[in-house]
Amino acid sequence: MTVRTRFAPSPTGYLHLGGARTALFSWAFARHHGGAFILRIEDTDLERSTPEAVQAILDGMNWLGLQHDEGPFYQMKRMDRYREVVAQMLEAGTAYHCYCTPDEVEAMRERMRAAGEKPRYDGTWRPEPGKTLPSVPEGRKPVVRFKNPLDGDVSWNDMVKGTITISNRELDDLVIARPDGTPTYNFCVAVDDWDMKMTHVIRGDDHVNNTPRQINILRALGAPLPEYGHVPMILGADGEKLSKRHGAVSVMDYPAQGYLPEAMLNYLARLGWSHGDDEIFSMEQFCQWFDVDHLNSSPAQFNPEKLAWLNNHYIKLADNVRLEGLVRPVMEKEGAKFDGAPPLQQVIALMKERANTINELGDAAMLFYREPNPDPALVTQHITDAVKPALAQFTEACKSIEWNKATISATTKEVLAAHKLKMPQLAMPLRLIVTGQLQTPSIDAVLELFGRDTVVARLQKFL
Ligand SMILES: Nc1ncnc2c1ncn2[C@@H]1O[C@H](COP(=O)(O)OP(=O)(O)OP(=O)(O)O)[C@@H](O)[C@H]1O
Repeated sequence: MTVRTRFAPSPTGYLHLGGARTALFSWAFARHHGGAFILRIEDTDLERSTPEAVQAILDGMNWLGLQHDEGPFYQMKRMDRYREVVAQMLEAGTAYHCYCTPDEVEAMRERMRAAGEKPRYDGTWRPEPGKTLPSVPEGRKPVVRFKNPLDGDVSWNDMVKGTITISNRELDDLVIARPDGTPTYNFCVAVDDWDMKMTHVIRGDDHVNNTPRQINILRALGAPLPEYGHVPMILGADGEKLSKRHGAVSVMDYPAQGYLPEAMLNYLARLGWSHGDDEIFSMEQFCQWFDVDHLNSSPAQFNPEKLAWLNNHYIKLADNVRLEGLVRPVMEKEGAKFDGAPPLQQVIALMKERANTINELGDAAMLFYREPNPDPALVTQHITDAVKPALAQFTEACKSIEWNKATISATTKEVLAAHKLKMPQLAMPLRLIVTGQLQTPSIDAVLELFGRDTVVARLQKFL
């Protein structure tokens, strides 16, 4: 059997981290078993679905590299097929027309609530052997209801949660088609999973309640049942389930903030799944390791600090040519002047150690690409009369020394010794004058990168 899994979002908003993590598990399961991963867009909620949301989902999946092997299939394009299956079920007697109005259904539910019973459809139009049905009200369009078994249980061995059993008494005769013929959610999902030959349905555990309904429909259709695995939810920092309605952040906000896809994937993979103490691994490794046995059964909370830590790790690993491509647009927006300034890749090599995001890296690198404009208060504080002769001597020395980190460092030390100063007394003024700020990587490395001409010119201008 070839494993076939799917991700089936509704395009009612962007893809958020919760959905993306669930998609990742479904994708990895297929990859682990050499199977196929299918993307299905569940766009039947016409009021909330938009083409922009479809695009946002595709963009998110694409950025993460969660390539689908088949699809995207759109439910709205499968309406004829759903109608065909409804007709077959009516024919087979596994579904029936119900002419109750919504008000009548509500009234029957109200009666049951008042009698202390669970509110449900009372079966008025459910055909049974020997039962006489009411006469069809003139001009009224019926809904189609699924003839759910009355007795017994629906039970499945959930890949994540173990055996789950729901009594059929808990399940109503579900409406599968509305009066205008449009099919409803659980019915479409069951038909799709059947037609698309799903072997493993891996989805969020917000769907557990849908599963017994879908299983009953599949059984009525004589369709094979997939295995089901319901993975725990990702919760936001506030402990609420991440959801579009709850204002969760789009996956695509992360590249905009300067996160690398491999960092996000690694982070998401560990969100609710573990492989011993392994924290850092490639997707290739993840697909080899991934199994449902090591999924946590409780929800996982999104932790931005851990994501930032992983992003820093992958930035440090990333090739500087690639980083330049990502950083340059960020810096251009900030007005960086690249002409005559140090090569960006060398600056990146110096600065990436401490950057948690590409945007942070761009901000930090800006010190090489704008005119220094030190805060006058800091200048007064750090560049005292006692320091100025040392600065003058350092400037003179800079004109003739060999220009590299080692000689710059040695020269600094000589000047310090000659003027009986401590390192920060010279380094801070140098930072302020050359870069305009006090926080920089080691001063010798920074000066080396700026180049002799810029360093000497800035020092002379100041002095
Ligand atoms: N917070 C979450 N954590 C983990 N999985 C999630 C989360 N939210 C949704 N999913 C899963 O993502 C898949 C796609 O879900 P869907 O497109 O309906 O997103 P949604 O955020 O639940 O939508 P809505 O915001 O409208 O409730 C489903 O398998 C769903 O279970």
